[in-house]
Amino acid sequence: MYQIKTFNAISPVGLATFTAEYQINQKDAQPDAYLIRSVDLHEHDFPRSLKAIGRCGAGYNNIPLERASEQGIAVFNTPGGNANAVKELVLAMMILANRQVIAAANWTNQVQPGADITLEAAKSQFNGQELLGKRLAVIGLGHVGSLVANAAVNLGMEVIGYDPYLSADAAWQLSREIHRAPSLAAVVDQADFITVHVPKNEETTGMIDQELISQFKPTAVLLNFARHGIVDNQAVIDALNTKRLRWYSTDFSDALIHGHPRVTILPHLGGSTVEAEANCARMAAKAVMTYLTTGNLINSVNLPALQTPFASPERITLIHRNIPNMLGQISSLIAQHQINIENLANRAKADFAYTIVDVSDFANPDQQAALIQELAQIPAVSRVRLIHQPRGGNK
Ligand SMILES: NC(=O)C1=CN([C@@H]2O[C@H](COP(=O)(O)OP(=O)(O)OC[C@H]3O[C@@H](n4cnc5c(N)ncnc54)[C@H](O)[C@@H]3O)[C@@H](O)[C@H]2O)C=CC1
Ligand SMILES: O=C(O)CCC(=O)C(=O)O
Repeated sequence: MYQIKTFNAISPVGLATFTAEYQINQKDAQPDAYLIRSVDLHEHDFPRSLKAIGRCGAGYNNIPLERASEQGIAVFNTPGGNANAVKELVLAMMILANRQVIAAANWTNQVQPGADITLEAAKSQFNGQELLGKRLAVIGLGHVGSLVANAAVNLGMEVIGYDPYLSADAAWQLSREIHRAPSLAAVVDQADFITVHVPKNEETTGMIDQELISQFKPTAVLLNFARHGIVDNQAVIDALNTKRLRWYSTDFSDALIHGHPRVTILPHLGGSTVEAEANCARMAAKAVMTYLTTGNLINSVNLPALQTPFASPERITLIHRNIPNMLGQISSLIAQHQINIENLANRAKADFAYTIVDVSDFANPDQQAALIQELAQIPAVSRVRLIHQPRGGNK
């Protein structure tokens, strides 16, 4: 029985994905895996039993990836699982900003009951603009950014995108009508709306700063449904107060922007739809189950993608540093036990690597335990697992 620990409320549809071999609870002190949403794990101590973390969502800046790899924990996310939910909210926020919807509804609520609210003199203060023909800059054209960009093209907007790391797969998803900008300065130039959809990391923290905002049209609307800290909120407030920015819509609050009349703040709602939460929980549950039962890695963010069919009754998997002679040390220890390697697969991702060795001729459980212990003692190895071929065979 595998133990799965949850921290946040996880969609019941996703939890139902787990088969009878998995027990889900919030307290287990010896969990095999965590299933989480946005809980911040940077100050959290991982128990030695923990082998996997399934992040039900796209962003994983709440997880200390380097430490997870060092402690032999595979981390998974759910690429694209909530992208449509974010797209729909971003489109809604562009319309809300352009049509003064929130201000108008608030005004209607506070007039005398029965007053004629359709009087031109009163309602003209809420005159809006249309999206049709306006220019949208999309920074980051991955799962969310590409959906926003394509939807905006379909709404008749002129769309320009910036993504220096655009994958071939992501490029295939983009409408041909989307122009590609060579730089951040070029993408924001003359844009009526600027929306960011990049992961938060060292490079993107503060990427929308005072200098970039000074290049916006003063009538521009900025949207940040990616992460707090990608936009410099002090620069936003300065620009709003000096009429160099019209509106800021975001999913992330702080004391600087809280309560500003031209800022709309939502409580991190981008991925909060029934459908997105179910998609993400299902994807994370599947990735975690696959890893626990076969050792295959799908959608890992700290380890390489690696999937091989079971070639023998037993499989040894190792998470280790990406340094010379690891495979030599691993295979010579296996050979010393007179165990035969049926298949060996290895792949690296940055400083860490993952090795799958399918073996046969294991004499007995004592021999298995001795080999696993010796492999675990190789200094750069952070986790060794022995996995028996799942019932149902060669997966
Ligand atoms: N508000 C919410 O509830 C949600 C927020 N998010 C946030 O949005 C981010 C993006 O989500 P996805 O599109 O699903 O991720 P993704 O990984 O599919 O796309 C990110 C894109 O950003 C690009 N990128 C990376 N660094 C860049 C840079 N310096 N300049 C320009 N482009 C850059 C990448 O090449 C990639 O195409 C997530 O990392 C997460 O932080 C995602 C889902 C829900
Ligand atoms: O609703 C959530 O769990 C957060 C979604 C999110 O921010 C993400 O997927 O990156």
